[in-house]
Parts: sequence; C-alpha cells; structure tokens
Amino acid sequence: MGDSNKDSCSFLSEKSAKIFVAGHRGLVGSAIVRKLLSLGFTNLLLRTHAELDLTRQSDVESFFAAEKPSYVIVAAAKVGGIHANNTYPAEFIAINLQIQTNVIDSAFRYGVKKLLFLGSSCIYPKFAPQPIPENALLTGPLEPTNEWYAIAKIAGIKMCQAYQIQYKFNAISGMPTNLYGPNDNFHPENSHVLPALMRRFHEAKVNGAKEVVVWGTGSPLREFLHVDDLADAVVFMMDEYDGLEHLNVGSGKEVSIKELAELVKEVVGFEGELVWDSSKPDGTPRKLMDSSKLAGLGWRAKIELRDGLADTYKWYLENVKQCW
Ligand SMILES: NC(=O)C1=CN([C@@H]2O[C@H](COP(=O)(O)OP(=O)(O)OC[C@H]3O[C@@H](n4cnc5c(N)ncnc54)[C@H](OP(=O)(O)O)[C@@H]3O)[C@@H](O)[C@H]2O)C=CC1
Ligand SMILES: C[C@H]1O[C@H](OP(=O)(O)OP(=O)(O)OC[C@H]2O[C@@H](n3cnc4c(=O)[nH]c(N)nc43)[C@H](O)[C@@H]2O)[C@@H](O)[C@@H](O)C1=O
Repeated sequence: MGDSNKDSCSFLSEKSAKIFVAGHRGLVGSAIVRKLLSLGFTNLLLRTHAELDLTRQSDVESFFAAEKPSYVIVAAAKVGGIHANNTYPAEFIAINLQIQTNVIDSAFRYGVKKLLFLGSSCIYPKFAPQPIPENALLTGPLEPTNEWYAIAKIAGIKMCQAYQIQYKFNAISGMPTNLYGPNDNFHPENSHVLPALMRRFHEAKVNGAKEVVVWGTGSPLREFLHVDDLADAVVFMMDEYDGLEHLNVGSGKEVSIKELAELVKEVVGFEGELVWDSSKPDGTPRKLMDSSKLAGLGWRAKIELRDGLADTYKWYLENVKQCW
C-alpha cells in the first residue's frame, strides 16, 4: 500500500468528485454504480456505448478534455463466455486493446487522479499453480479458448504499470474471478456458464422439458464471486491501494461445473435430468485465485454462492424481458 502517496488514496472522502464509470450498464459497471450511489457519491459520469464508443480514440480524447473526471473505473470491455471468446477472437483482442488504451491514455493526459482497470483471472497460464498468486502472470502458456482476450487484459495491466513507472500516473489493476449477479448477460450461447444455465433451467422448467444440456464434462473447477462483492472490492482498492502490481479479487471458494449445475438447478426448481455435451470445450481445468494480498489489506468477500444465486434468480424473474 502506498502510504507515501496518501493524498491520492482519499477516494471515500471525495463524495462529490467526478467519477467516470466506463461500462456502467454492464454486470460490473452497474454494480459499481449501485455501490457508489449507496455510499453517497453524487457526481457520476456515465455514457452508454451508443453515446461514446470507447474504441474511437478522438472521441475519447474529446470526452476527457470536456469532462475532466477526477477518477476513472474501467468496466467497459468486450466480454463473453468460453464460446464467445473462442468464436470471435479478433473482436476480443482488438476491441479490448482499443477501449483500454484509449481510456488509460486519455485519463493520464487529462489529469485524472486515479484509475482502476479490471482484467480477469484468464490472464494466468492454463496450468498455473493453485491457488494462483499474482506472480504467476507470464510464467506459462495461456488457455487457448481465451488467449486473445487474455493478451489484451495482460496489455492493460502492463499499460497501467508503465504509466505508473514513467508518468507517476496512479493507475491500478484488479483481476476478478468469474462473476455473476444482476444485469448479467443471459445470452444462450455467448454468456458465461452461470447465467447460461440459469436461463436454460428456467426455460426448461417453464416449458416442462425433461432434460437440460450442459457443456463439457462438468469436471472443470471455477471460483465465483457475486458482483456486489466485486463492487465493494473496487471501492476498497480505489481508497486503499496504489501498488504497481495487479491484485486478485476472488471468493476463495471453488466448485466444479457439475456442482454448479446441480446448485442452479435446485435454485431454479428444475426437476429433470442433466445431459453433458462433451463436444463443447471445458476450458481451463482449474482457476482458483490466491486473493491473500487483498485479504491482507483488509478486504474479504461476503456473499455465499447459494445466496447470490437466489438473489440473481429473483432479479432474472423480475427483469428477464430487459436482458436482451
Ligand atoms: N463477467 C465476468 O465474469 C467477469 C468480468 N470481468 C471484467 O469486468 C469488466 C466488465 O465486465 P462485465 O460487466 O461482465 O461486461 P458486460 O458485457 O456486462 O458490460 C460491458 C460494458 O462495456 C460497455 N462497452 C462495451 N464496448 C464498448 C465500447 N466500444 N464503448 C463503450 N462502452 C462499451 C457496454 O456498454 P453498453 O451497455 O452501453 O453496450 C457494457 O456496459 C470487463 O473488463 C471484464 O473483463 C472480469 C472477470 C470476470
Ligand atoms: C470469466 C472468464 O470466462 C471465460 O472462461 P470460463 O471460465 O471458461 O467461462 P465460462 O463461464 O464460459 O465456462 C465455464 C465452464 O462452464 C462450462 N459450461 C457448461 N455449460 C455452459 C454453458 O451453457 N455456457 C457456458 N458459457 N459455459 C458452460 C464450460 O464448458 C466451461 O467448462 C473466459 O473465456 C473469459 O471470458 C473469462 O475471463
């Protein structure tokens, strides 16, 4: 923690500071907005994709020149599950490199006090030691289904570090594990596993289907974190952390995809059978992160998976028509 630079760590005391939350309508961005509003922040700067396309460098520069935010949280990105990552590699590398490069560079040029960039646990090697410490970065080959996205995210971490080193720009990075919660993407093919299964089990229940297909073998292990816990961690890092190294943000608990499927089935109330489609990729066998650095600073996840699933299913039932 950078005590020598405590001035830039006063985020929580600046409730009227202008904060640009990029990607505020997404899973993560919307949770960050909820958290900031609940804490009493009054001056959030928000733009939809249609209002400001962050891949357009000159538009991003003009926006920062005109608005001059004090703080920036980068939750805008091209995001998707294993199938989307595997199918659209060009979009995953190009769009993510463009968005993050434009936002980080303009934030520095237009006097932003502090920026937080969000990566993902897929930055680590496919066969990293478990739980995965931050220093496992760049120690081995990546998981092929998402290496394009991972390369972009690694470039984002390195760009934050480079701007800290050369320009003393306070740009930090957090690496969340697999997330879920309100405002997730429930697309049948392009979403992540948890929203995909929630929708599939729900539709099977409503339609009286006897079976639900689940991808892969069910053996991969994943660590899930409710997005409200992530939003809490983001605010914590904005207030407390100025380090050069990225920080892992996880729940510390892992489940197999088979266990997850059984849990989602139970929460949704589907009573039929699971059928495994082993023609679909499993992806990384295991990616439990070591989040002890963040824990050492005083932050821990609070929401249990079962409670978070119930909360998300309630949201899904109330908002399903707005999901796509
Ligand atoms: N979901 C997960 O499990 C995980 C997510 N993360 C990271 O968290 C961050 C947010 O992810 P998540 O909330 O899930 O993603 P979502 O897809 O839910 O939201 C992405 C947001 O980015 C915006 N966006 C996308 N492209 C552009 C663009 N060209 N210009 C402006 N805005 C754009 C979208 O805007 P609009 O709504 O207007 O279209 C949307 O609000 C990402 O960096 C991701 O890597 C990390 C680990 C796991
Ligand atoms: C957050 C992280 O998310 C992605 O990585 P991932 O963890 O592999 O993501 P996933 O949620 O899509 O799958 C997890 C597991 O679940 C299985 N699975 C079963 N049935 C469905 C299913 O119906 N949909 C999906 N998507 N997966 C399914 C699937 O086969 C796999 O074994 C990265 O590309 C990258 O975006 C990233 O950083």
